[in-house]
Amino acid sequence: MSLHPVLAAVTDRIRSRSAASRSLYLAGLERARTKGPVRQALGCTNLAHAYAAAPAGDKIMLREMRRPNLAIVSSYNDMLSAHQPYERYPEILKRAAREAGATAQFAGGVPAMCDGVTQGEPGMELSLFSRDVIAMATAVALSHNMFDAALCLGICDKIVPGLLIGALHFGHLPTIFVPGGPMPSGISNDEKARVRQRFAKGEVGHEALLASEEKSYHSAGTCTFYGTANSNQMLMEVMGLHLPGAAFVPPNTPLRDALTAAAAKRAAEIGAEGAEYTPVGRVVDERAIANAIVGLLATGGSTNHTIHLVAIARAAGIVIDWDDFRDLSDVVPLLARVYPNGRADVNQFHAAGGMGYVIGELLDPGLLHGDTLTVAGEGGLARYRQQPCLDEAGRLAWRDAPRESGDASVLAPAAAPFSTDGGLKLLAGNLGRAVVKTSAVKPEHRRVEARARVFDTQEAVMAAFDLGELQRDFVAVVRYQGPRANGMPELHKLTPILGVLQDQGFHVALVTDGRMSGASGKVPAAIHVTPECLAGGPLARVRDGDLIVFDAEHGVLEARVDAAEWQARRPADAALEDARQGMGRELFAAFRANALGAEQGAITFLAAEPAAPATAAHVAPVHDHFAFTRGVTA
Ligand SMILES: O=C(O)[C@H](O)[C@@H](O)[C@H](O)[C@H](O)COP(=O)(O)O
Ligand code: SF4
Repeated sequence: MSLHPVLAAVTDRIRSRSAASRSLYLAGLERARTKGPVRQALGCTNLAHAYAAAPAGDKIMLREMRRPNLAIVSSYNDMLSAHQPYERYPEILKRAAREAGATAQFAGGVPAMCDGVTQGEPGMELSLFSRDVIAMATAVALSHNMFDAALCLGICDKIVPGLLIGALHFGHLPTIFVPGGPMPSGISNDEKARVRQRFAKGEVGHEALLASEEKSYHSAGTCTFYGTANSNQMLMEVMGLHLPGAAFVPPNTPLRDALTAAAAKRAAEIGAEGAEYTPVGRVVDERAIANAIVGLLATGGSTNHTIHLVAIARAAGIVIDWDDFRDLSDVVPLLARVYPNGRADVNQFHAAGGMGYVIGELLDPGLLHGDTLTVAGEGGLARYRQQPCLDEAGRLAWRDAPRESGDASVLAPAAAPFSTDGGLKLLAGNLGRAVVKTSAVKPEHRRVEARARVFDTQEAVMAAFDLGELQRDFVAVVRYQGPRANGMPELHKLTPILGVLQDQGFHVALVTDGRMSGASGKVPAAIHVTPECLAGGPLARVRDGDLIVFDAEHGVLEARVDAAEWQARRPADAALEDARQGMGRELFAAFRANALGAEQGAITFLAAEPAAPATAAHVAPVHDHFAFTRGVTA
């Protein structure tokens, strides 16, 4: 099947926009490539330090310089239910590496924040920046330069983007992401949301709310809504960075353990000295990035990826912007209805055919590049139409995913999709550029024209709600929530109260330079407004009572204010004094000062860019990721 013309055109546009930065990136990758094991570039003292604590058998292997050594980079901690299963992984991976005649060392840990724990709390103001901390921590782990491939253990929101950004700065290394899988389904996400709205109305108390939440989040594994974590899992499949179909197999099961071991064995096969060399910097190319955007749109994935995918692409020398998302959204059908875009959860998505079905439905009409390089080896993306299973001897095998949806309310064919366009929309106008997740918003709520009510914090919105001041049509403008202001927190605590008002028949919407959770739904929210208020963004000029037009059908976001008055207005002062102290926020001043805009990936480690017109895609100076290898002998 030939490629869809819009996918071909957008990919070509990305390729030409990225030509200079991508060729510099690939030149560095080739320079970093070594003939034998990478560790041969180290001196005797470095080597002795590196394997001093290794078990005797591994030490011999490491010293002999003949077989690959794998880096385990893990985000294990007990705070994220999704990452708790990683506690057992290093031993599984090391054993599998030895069985493959290789070695594996735990190269380093990376931090992982649970956005569910920090949601609505000061810690959420570190969340976005934790992505770049994770990227830096990944680089610290890999900079031991002992490794021929990397195994990245991460699932949730900022962790997969951070690990991948870090790994791409070692683009010469093959990298396989090793997932954990979703927790068993608890109460439905709809039921969870219903109890929250009843709590917001004062109909139930803390005890009932806590009991409901504990029935939703009840054991190890990823939360079962389709938020940023599970969007990450989808991306790792569609980008070919998982073993095929690994994303949504449940944790702590024989099949999961077999997949984990197989990831180590596969990593040992795809190093530079082998015949199947698969460097991550070549897996993540313009086609894989375009495929990632398509996968996000077709499944109604998290709005956070309109930021993270930009940053991931940048790390591979590839420049994308929200026009790419907009143009693909016009032609990519919505094939999945998973909460908040529907009632099902990811376990039901997986049971209905999951990623194998979705990738097949997108490959057939040419809505995905099929000729991509993946960690699975030959066969390109078609390999990801398969699902893993255990054969009668308990060995790992793969079978074709169903060609028919196992549940028409959860998965739809491309020929008869839930919507003919993708789940994300770009809005533009005199307030800047913003994104909105339309797949989670009913059509009758996608256009709101109402008076602005301006707030400096989400707490102020909740206080106004509790005082009964919001019982009307209005657009909540929550300003100074961008990366440079306070780290661009998710304002997901607003979902229940705005949902109550919407259910009462009021036409409400949210406009902010902050973020929402990937799990936010139902209420129309224009988020990530770029440029942010603190970077001169016009959102800071909105006043109470201004007429706001929020039109997700036609991509319009504007304040209907007399032009002369609009120009004459000064931006409101930022009330940020308490948003930068306490809970460690004072440690992130450099991140806030350096952060690029949301449309530029909110990257904090590139040289600060002069404020450019919102419509131009910043092309931050391309640094040479591989300069460190200059001294390495080939
Ligand atoms: O982007 C995301 O997917 C969210 O950050 C998610 O990871 C976060 O944990 C939500 O806040 C949980 O959803 P609830 O708060 O609705 O449980
Ligand atoms: S999905 Fe969100 S709430 Fe669940 S473990 Fe991951 S970060 Fe925490």
